[in-house]
Amino acid sequence: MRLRIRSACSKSASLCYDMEKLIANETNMDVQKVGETLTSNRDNIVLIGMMGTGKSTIGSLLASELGYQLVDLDSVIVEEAGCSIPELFEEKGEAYFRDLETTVLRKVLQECNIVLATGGGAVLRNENCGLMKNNGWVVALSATVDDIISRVGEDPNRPLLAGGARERVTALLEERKHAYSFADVTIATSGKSTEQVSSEILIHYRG
Ligand SMILES: Nc1ncnc2c1ncn2[C@@H]1O[C@H](COP(=O)(O)OP(=O)(O)O)[C@@H](O)[C@H]1O
Ligand SMILES: O=C(O)C1=C[C@@H](OP(=O)(O)O)[C@@H](O)[C@H](O)C1
Ligand SMILES: [Mg+2]
Repeated sequence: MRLRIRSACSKSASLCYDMEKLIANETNMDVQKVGETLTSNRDNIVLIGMMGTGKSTIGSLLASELGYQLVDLDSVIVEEAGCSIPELFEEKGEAYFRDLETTVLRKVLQECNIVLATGGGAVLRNENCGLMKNNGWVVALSATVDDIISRVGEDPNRPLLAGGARERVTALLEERKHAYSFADVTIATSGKSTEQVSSEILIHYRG
């Protein structure tokens, strides 16, 4: 149902919302209830998960496979801010980064047929989770602590891991232990190649 509404609305999330309001009016239902009642919107795929679970890499594979546009939220943030993620954290602070993250998320989710690779902390605001859930099919990627560390532990582009990757990864995973559970599906990536992970997601998506 939602899929059909989205197609009919040709690429506009706000138009989609207007349609939902119309249905709410006609059926005397609360507009939020209408959104919830409609099935998950599969026009977009949204990847969530801790740093190093492979969101950006898998996002790129999925986008080429489906002919969708890849949107890497961090890359759009870097474009908007005109500086790198570590510079943003260093010069403006995490709160500034999080505000920009929400602004950019709101903007990019107006598109249809995108694969959106989010940053690991994009799920920390309820507002962001609502945006993702209402405008996409949400896939959570997971990985073991050891794999996360070996994949990104030494990467200077992950400012939140600076000064002791194992301690930082362990602490963040604990802080975020329930943060990714709103996903429509969760895929474990450890012991799998990126191609295997991508195929597994596509089986669920097309299923
Ligand atoms: N399933 C996987 N197996 C091995 N390495 C992986 C896997 N997924 C991602 N990687 C590697 O981990 C690193 C981080 O991946 P990335 O896509 O940037 O993660 P994220 O966007 O979730 O932080 C990259 O070097 C990538 O090649
Ligand atoms: O987990 C986080 O809070 C962050 C994850 C990063 O993205 P990746 O998950 O793509 O590494 C990036 O958004 C920023 O460094 C903060
Ligand atoms: Mg990434």
